Amino acid sequence: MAQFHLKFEAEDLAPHVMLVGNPQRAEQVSKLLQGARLVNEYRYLLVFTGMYEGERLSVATTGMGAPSTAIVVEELCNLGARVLLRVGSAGGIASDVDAGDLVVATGSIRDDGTSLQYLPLSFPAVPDADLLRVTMEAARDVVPTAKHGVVISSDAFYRNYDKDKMSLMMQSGVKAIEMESGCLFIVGQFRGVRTSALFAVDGSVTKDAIKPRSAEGLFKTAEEQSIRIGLSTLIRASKAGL
Ligand SMILES: O=P(O)(O)O[C@H]1O[C@H](CO)[C@@H](O)[C@H]1O
Ligand SMILES: O=c1cc[nH]c(=O)[nH]1
Repeated sequence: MAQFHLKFEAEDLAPHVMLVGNPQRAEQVSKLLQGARLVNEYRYLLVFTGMYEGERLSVATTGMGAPSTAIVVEELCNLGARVLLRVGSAGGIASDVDAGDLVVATGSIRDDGTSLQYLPLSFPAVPDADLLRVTMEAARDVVPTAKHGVVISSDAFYRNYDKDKMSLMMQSGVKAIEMESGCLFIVGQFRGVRTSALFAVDGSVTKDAIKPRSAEGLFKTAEEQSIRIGLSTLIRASKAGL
């Protein structure tokens, strides 16, 4: 049944869905799908469904931040989604992560408000173990140097951690910061669907300004790679019966 924000029917959605924050990224992905059909435009939460390497896939826009992501994830679950893979952008934190890198999340620090309304903070925000393995394999096939680790998922794009807290994060190997994976993992756990997330890095928040202009070219290349990895992950997951 059509939902409040995703105004299409269950038959218009594939069970394997790529999630992107930016609607322009959804359009970019749709160009790689055969016979892509735009099934939602409402609120610019673009959703496309089409074929890729013989499998039916969808790509859906979450918008920015946890509240919007939770709405989209809930409604996708109501419409029959089983596997949700976020392909997003993130800022680097660890000294070995910089613009142009790819990072796969092995867990997320829950610095959002929305996920607390689902499960207590003591509940870990982690991807599905099987889907994480497939995501890592697909990532390494495209970019052998792809990194993995814990990321921060924060509500406040313009509020950086103070120096001491950021040093602690760096010392502890935290890789990157973004805004949706923690909520995705928690809502996915709550709804009983498989989730995972990977990111193209658009700068280093511990070294440079956020999203430096000079890094746009490196980011674009990484974003294209992340999309290819995302599609390959969903295909592999579908073929493996996930
Ligand atoms: O590029 P997307 O997927 O939107 O992800 C990142 O970019 C946005 C901030 O610019 C936030 O949504 C953040 O998580
Ligand atoms: O949340 C985000 C996303 C991309 N880059 C950042 O620096 N932060």
